[in-house]
Amino acid sequence: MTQLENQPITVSPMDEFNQTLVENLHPSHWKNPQPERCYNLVVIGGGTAGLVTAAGAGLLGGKVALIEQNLLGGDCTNVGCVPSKALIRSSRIAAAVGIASEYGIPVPESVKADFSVVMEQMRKVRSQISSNDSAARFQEEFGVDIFLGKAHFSSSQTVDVRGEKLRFKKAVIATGSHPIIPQIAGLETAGYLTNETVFSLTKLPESLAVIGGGYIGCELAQTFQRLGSKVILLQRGDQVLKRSDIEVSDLIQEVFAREGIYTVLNADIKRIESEDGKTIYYDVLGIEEQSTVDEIIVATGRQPNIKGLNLEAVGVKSDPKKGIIINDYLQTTNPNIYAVGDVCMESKFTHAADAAARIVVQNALFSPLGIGRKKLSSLIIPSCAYTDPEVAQVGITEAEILQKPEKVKTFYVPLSDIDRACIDRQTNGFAKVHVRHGTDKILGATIVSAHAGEMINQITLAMVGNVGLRTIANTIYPYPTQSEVIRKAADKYNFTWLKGWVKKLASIWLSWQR
Ligand SMILES: Cc1cc2nc3c(=O)[nH]c(=O)nc-3n(C[C@H](O)[C@H](O)[C@H](O)COP(=O)(O)OP(=O)(O)OC[C@H]3O[C@@H](n4cnc5c(N)ncnc54)[C@H](O)[C@@H]3O)c2cc1C
Ligand SMILES: NC(=O)c1ccc[n+]([C@@H]2O[C@H](COP(=O)([O-])OP(=O)(O)OC[C@H]3O[C@@H](n4cnc5c(N)ncnc54)[C@H](O)[C@@H]3O)[C@@H](O)[C@H]2O)c1
Repeated sequence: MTQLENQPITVSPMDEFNQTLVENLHPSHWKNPQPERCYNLVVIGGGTAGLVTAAGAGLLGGKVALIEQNLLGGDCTNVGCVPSKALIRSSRIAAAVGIASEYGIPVPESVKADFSVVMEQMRKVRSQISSNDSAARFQEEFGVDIFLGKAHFSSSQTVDVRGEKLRFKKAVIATGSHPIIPQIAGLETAGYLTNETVFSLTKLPESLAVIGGGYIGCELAQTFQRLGSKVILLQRGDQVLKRSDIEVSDLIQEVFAREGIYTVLNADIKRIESEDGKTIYYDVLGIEEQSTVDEIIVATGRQPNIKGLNLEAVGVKSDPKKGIIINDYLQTTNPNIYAVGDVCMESKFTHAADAAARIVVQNALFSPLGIGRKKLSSLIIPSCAYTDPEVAQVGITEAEILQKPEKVKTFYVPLSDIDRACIDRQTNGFAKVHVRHGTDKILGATIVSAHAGEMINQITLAMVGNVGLRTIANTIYPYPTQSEVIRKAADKYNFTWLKGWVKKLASIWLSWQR
């Protein structure tokens, strides 16, 4: 998110919900406090990473200052997870209504989403949630000094905000990321939306091009199609959700095609002309094609917010693409300055920022001489794309398995083997659980299912607690649940050793009984 210094913050449309949002997250009446003589921690950026760092350090009794230039809560609350998942919820209901007659509940075809109400409901939910991140709460509940304004380092012991110098023992950079805008001729003139503007729409675009088939692109493409737009998804590479294995990408693409989304892989966008609508000219493997739409969403990846922080002056090295360079303890090249969240981490997720922020509190404040420091690499970070079906993953990736296939054994169960998935008519998906060869140690999993984001937590918990697949096989799951797909994968593991010497011994024993 970007906002000019010294201008009142507004979030369009400025209805009662967005007014509450702004009053919680960047109150117009806010007076920055008188700075302490010296802070244990000065945190720059009040998104998830900064808020969790500041709250943790404040709760433990530290003198903490948190500086935010725009809305506290950062991308997640304002222009990321929260609004996107609120729209996804409405779009799933729209999709359910669309197939209701297959379940014996006929609904007139004229029933369609009311986009302005969908957006209003999203704004309402977002404003309610925003009280968790409010300036007042952080000041009162966690004892954090909240400074609103743009921060930069003025020396290796001080950060400047609105002319005030905040002196620190340790500082944390948690400034997040912003969308990359590709160099496409005519894009600026045509105009486009990003995650920073799309949630301010009040009118549904009749037709929409989404550029980029990653997390944001796939989630928004399906959402808008289900809410009534005609969507074309233009992805540069040869698969959507490119960090997933090809089987997953193909499955999602098939679902998109069934729902009417026109997905173009290997799209090389040449130029955009804006006369009657926005006409996108693109090549696919040498053949030129074109599509005219009302709106364009750009979702082509992220770039770190590092400009204007005066990093060079304090010895903090950064890379324009990767962001701030950190070691495994989240320390920058200046040992008194840490970084956390999207500005420095490959895993750009709210839960990753949250988990890493807890490490920063420990490492920056409670690890004298490095004793008791925690490592970023020790975290097991799951992920979930909230398409329908959802795509959740944890641990070892398919690409890593391909590098050493002999070391990994995979147990695969399609959802069509699971009674509850059949009953729900949600059989499009599967669970794949990977273990270390010859053992039941879980190395990772991929789950594609309507509820994959909820289901993957069982695997993550097992990995964190070092619980093997054999224990999962011994766990009773209520019947019928879709989570049984995980137990079935564990049963498959059990069959591998049951088939061997156990079966031989059992048959000898049983032959004696006859
Ligand atoms: C559309 C979308 C959907 C998403 N959905 C999910 C999801 O479902 N699940 C999930 O886990 N993740 C999701 N993410 C990712 C998630 O939002 C980010 O990983 C997370 O917000 C990162 O938190 P952060 O604190 O590192 O950065 P941010 O949230 O970007 O916060 C950084 C803050 O720093 C402030 N700042 C920057 N520079 C300065 C400065 N100089 N002075 C003062 N303040 C400054 C910014 O204004 C901002 O508020 C989504 C992202 C997007 C865009
Ligand atoms: N459910 C979630 O957890 C969730 C949801 C949304 C976003 N996020 C986070 O936000 C990050 C950013 O999301 P994102 O979707 O912008 O990035 P992304 O890296 O996931 O995907 C960007 C895609 O755009 C494509 N691309 C790049 N340039 C292009 C061009 N010129 N034409 C066509 N395609 C092009 C890339 O090949 C890539 O597949 C994600 O990596 C994720 O960490 C998470």
